Amino acid sequence: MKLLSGKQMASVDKRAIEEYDIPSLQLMEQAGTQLYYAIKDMVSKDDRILIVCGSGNNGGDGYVLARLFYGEGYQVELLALETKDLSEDCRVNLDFCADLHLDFASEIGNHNVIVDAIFGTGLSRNIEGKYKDIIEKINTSDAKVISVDIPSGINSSDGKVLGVAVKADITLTLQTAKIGLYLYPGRVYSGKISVLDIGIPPILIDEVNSNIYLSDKAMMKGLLPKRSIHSNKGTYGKILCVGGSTKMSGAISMAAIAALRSGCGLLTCAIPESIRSIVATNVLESMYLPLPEKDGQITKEATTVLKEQLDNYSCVLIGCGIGRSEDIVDVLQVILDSDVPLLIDADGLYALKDLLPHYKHREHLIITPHMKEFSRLINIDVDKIVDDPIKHGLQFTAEYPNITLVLKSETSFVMQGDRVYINTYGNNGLAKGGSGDVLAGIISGLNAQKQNELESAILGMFLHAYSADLLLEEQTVYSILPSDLFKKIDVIIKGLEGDTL
Ligand SMILES: NC(=O)C1=CN([C@@H]2O[C@H](COP(=O)(O)OP(=O)(O)OC[C@H]3O[C@@H](n4cnc5c(N)ncnc54)[C@H](OP(=O)(O)O)[C@@H]3O)[C@@H](O)[C@H]2O)[C@@H](O)CC1
Ligand SMILES: [K+]
Repeated sequence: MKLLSGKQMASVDKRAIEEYDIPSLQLMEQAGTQLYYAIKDMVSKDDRILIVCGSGNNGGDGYVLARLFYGEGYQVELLALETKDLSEDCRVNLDFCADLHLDFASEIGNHNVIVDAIFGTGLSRNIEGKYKDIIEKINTSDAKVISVDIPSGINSSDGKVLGVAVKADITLTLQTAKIGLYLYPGRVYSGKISVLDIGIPPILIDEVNSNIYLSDKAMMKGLLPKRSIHSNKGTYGKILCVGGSTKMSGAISMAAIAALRSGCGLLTCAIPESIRSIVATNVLESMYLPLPEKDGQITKEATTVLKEQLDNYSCVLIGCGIGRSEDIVDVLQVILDSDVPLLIDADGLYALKDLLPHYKHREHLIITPHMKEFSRLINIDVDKIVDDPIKHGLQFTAEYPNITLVLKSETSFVMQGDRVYINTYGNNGLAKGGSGDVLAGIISGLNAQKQNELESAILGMFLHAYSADLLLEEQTVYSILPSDLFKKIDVIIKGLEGDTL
């Protein structure tokens, strides 16, 4: 799903009115109606509903909603924060409610459902005074809080809080989701997000010049690499996993299993000879390319054998558990000098730091840093990246247009060129050593099946994160192990194949 900023949404709104002759009042009526149907399923006639309305069209949506609840006999009250200087359509709908003698409250009382229709995409500055007071009261009440379009106080373009913001349990966003709902801290304030279709022609959204997308389930359906009856193990790619050290033999094992679980046909682990028996016990399906080692880590003498072998593979994964000795830079360089599709993860990114500027035009390259690794790679303070990951990610992908960047965090991003895909699946059960190795294995396993880098990264990120969400049905965020994710990859692939996800 394409994500829009508030300004982009306002321009869509304008085009719907001017070019498609949809009256603005009709759009508001449609918004209120869809809100009514969505909220009706969450409340009963015993609930005491308060709808808090601001002065713009977000408030107008609230007035339409109030009228519909009133008409159906629900206990609904309005809190009108402004009665002068209203937008035209807000004025019409407030007057309508007044004419019907709906109940107006002066403050939050014993209401157990509060609808926040204070500010939407028109929020233009820091919230102060009476608006701040009411938002703080909403946040301390025990009521279920439902925000219309976006929690009031969240900037729809970047997810920042403008002074104070409503903490919603549910956000019902109109026509298409706004970027700010999915970026921190907006994501935390938005609760569960649903999108309501209010009848704006979809082509108007398609035509918006936005390259920011939500990696949602609908997007994943077409991304599974195709399988055919007429095939063999060679059909589904050969991957070479270069990594491992005596201190970290599990990382390469988990990455290897993940690559195999995502459908890759043949796998070879290129690892220090001394950990071969450990990895072999864990990954029964692997072949081996034992590499020279010193102090338990691969040495640069490995470059000779790697150079000879690289042409045999459809993807190389380097980095999982490989360690940080200087020799790893030579090993990485040999692989970068070849044409083989390559994913660089973990300590491989450490080795990449000084090599990177020399490979501006290296094709078929995926890197999977977390925020700190990315900070080191691009020499920018990690706090600045956390504050605006999209800006810094896009600056990087503009400079390195062939690299697919997978930027890992609570909300993760896949970026390539000017495109951004935001992943909001996953949970803090993934905050455990080994989780990144599994992700790197899944993505490179998909890439080995001749799937392009961007699609491999988008689908791989989803398989990884959504597996963690499925695990929560039977486990807790405390107990999830990265190796548990394998159980669910299969369930998700089955769901994608059968269209049942
Ligand atoms: N897009 C669509 O397709 C459709 C959109 N619809 C709905 O419209 C919403 C957007 O409506 P909107 O543009 O009228 O803006 P909205 O958020 O209601 O508030 C603007 C008002 O707040 C004021 N104000 C701003 N910041 C302030 C502050 N810090 N403190 C105090 N005041 C502040 C601002 O004043 P001003 O900045 O002009 O001084 C203005 O008066 C959208 O989210 C959706 O719910 C649907 O009805 C139908 C189709
Ligand atoms: K709102």
